[in-house]
Amino acid sequence: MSLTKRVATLGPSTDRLAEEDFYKLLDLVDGVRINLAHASPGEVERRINAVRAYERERGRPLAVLVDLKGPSVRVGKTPPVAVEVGQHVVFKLGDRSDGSYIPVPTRALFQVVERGDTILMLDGKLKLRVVNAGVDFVEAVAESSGVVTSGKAVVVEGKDYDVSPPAEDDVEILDKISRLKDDIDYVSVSLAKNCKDVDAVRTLLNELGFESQIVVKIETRSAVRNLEELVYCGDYIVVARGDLGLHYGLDTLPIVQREIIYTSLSYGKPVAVATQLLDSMQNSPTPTRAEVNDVYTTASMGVDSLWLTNETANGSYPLAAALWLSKILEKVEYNIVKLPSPGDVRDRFAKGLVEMAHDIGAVILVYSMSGTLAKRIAKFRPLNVVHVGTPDVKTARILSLIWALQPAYIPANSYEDGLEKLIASRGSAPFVATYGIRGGVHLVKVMF
Ligand SMILES: Nc1ncnc2c1ncn2[C@@H]1O[C@H](COP(=O)(O)OP(=O)(O)O)[C@@H](O)[C@H]1O
Ligand SMILES: C=C(OP(=O)(O)O)C(=O)O
Ligand SMILES: [K+]
Ligand SMILES: [Mg+2]
Repeated sequence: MSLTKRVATLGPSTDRLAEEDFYKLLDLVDGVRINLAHASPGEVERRINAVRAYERERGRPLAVLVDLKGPSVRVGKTPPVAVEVGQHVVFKLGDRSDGSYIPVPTRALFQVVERGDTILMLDGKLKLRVVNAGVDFVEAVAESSGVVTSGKAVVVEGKDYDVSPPAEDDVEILDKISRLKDDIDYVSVSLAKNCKDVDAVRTLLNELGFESQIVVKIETRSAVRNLEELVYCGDYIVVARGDLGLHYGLDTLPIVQREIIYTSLSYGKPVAVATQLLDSMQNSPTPTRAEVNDVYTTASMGVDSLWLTNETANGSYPLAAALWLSKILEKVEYNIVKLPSPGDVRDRFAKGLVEMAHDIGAVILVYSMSGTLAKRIAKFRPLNVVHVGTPDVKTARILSLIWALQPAYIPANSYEDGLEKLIASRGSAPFVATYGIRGGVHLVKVMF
């Protein structure tokens, strides 16, 4: 059982799996991601229902994370536009085109782009140099090739658009899926620059009645500049390597990735790494040596979770990708170089518990109503599985994406009762068991 948690982005490829294979894929993850940039409300509902049906059958909580499109600039409606090296390409302000030019419905692109800029698309595979730019058009020359389809993101290298989340599309789709809010455990904010952006999304979610955790994707230069602030205001941090790799040169990406991981670990904030983990598996049943090593090395730093994106959303081998991620994680030797310093007495209790369990080679059992104590324990990076009993299934789902925590839904009418049930269900010695502080007393049961 890996301490590092696994997330698969759902999409057309997972939709095509027979139920048996879809369940095999879900057996290999701790949560699923639905990218609202590529899903209709109907698809969101169907995918969530399928995951909840799996949960009922397997009796195993899974986190559901929806990923906001964000204020990205995207191609409007167009037939696929095949772009060859050296080709002159025209972008025009507009909702749709016949394929003779690339339509972009939002002014934000034309406001920032200048002659000499580089436009990046398809996660950087398509690169175009701007030779002329106007208020509602851009002329560029392709320096690489690719096929541009509707909805693909358009990025100007090194520049952030002057727009902030929540985008109009975000408000619209969140409103349309708000009846599913109780089944949405995490909402990830794309292209946030600062905590003002995050708070704006939080306010919108509150207005719509969502109680979801907020995931902050670090994917722009502004976000990296405001990293500490964002680590503070987000419930979970993600190194979003897709867009990050467009806003920073790829040679800078490993440095930025480590800065985000170390800052999150130091503040005890859950952190994930997403995108291109096993990217070649979009078209291959096995990963490259470099990808296996990237997954191993990144996991060894102690991130809470790793996210498969295109590999499972629209790759040809979604199940194989999930299998390989698990196979690699099973073997990881952790080398965690950053840990938070304990804050208040509850932190010191949690830290002490982790150290004692480690010293006596015991498993930790925690009964945690809200999951707060369980998260406190996880941030000190126990190197053994932590079994968490909780009477709230939503807490169980949220904890599924946190380091080392194995949540179980255990209804109980008191902390004492809950802890006894957890011990009865898991109690192979040695273990340290606690429900934290009650009436001023921190109770720990140690069983050899
Ligand atoms: N058809 C799809 N269904 C679900 N998710 C998708 C689909 N296509 C791409 N994605 C997801 O969206 C992300 C990249 O797409 P996006 O952010 O829209 O940028 P772009 O598609 O322009 O590269 C990846 O995380 C990928 O997993
Ligand atoms: C996860 C990311 O965001 P998206 O794939 O939605 O662009 C990313 O950019 O890596
Ligand atoms: K997105
Ligand atoms: Mg992104």
